[in-house]
Amino acid sequence: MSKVIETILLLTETIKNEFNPLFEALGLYNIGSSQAVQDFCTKLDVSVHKRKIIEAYGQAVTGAAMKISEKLASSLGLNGYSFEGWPMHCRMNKFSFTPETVGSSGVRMHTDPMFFTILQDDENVGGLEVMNKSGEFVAVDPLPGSILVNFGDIGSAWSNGRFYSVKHRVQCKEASTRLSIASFVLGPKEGPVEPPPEFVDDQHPRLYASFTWEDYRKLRVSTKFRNIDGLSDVRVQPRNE
Ligand SMILES: O=C(O)CCC(=O)C(=O)O
Ligand SMILES: [Fe+2]
Repeated sequence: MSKVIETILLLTETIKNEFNPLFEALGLYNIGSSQAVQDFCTKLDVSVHKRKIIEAYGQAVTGAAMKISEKLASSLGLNGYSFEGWPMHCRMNKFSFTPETVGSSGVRMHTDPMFFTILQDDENVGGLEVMNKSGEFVAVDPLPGSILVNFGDIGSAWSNGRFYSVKHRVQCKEASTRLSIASFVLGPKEGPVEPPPEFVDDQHPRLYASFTWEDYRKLRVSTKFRNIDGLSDVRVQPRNE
């Protein structure tokens, strides 16, 4: 078990999920900030050694997110586009699967509301499934030493539909504890989520109305993440599929 996972296992305290008592999570807003990490650790009475591990993880994942963002923008022809001021939120997930829960859902099908997610999945216990274009779920088996990056709704809106917000879920495959760390690049802290002008023309009209990350977050929270296609509420062009 890696040091990070071990630390998170020790840290994970119960925040019961109203839908699924098998799922517990801890959230750390702004994981790239040393102050935020220290505040989080103080609340949980974390040792100095583990604070260092979490802080190093926060720095590393924030650095990776910035590199990935830059590469995404340049892959779409935007050079020097800045994602400064797009905060990150980290969620540490723990699933306490039992023999009785095998075959049931650990996390229901959803899209992530944010720009994109860097997921460090459990190295041994599978369960993540992503939906392909035919609507079938495909298992993403554990691959130690790897991370998985998926787009969320803000990614789809910002790129004017070039990036696809993938539906996914976690299924209970075996009676075991499963841990994962999802680090989300949210959206612009200030101002609306809007595609750069380069992504909009006669062939590519605006798909979504302007909205702020905070408004969208509130929308998804108010529907308790039940609206799988949350973006349909801000869509201005009919879906072209
Ligand atoms: O644990 C996983 O593999 C995925 C968790 C997830 O989808 C999420 O935290 O949004
Ligand atoms: Fe997710």
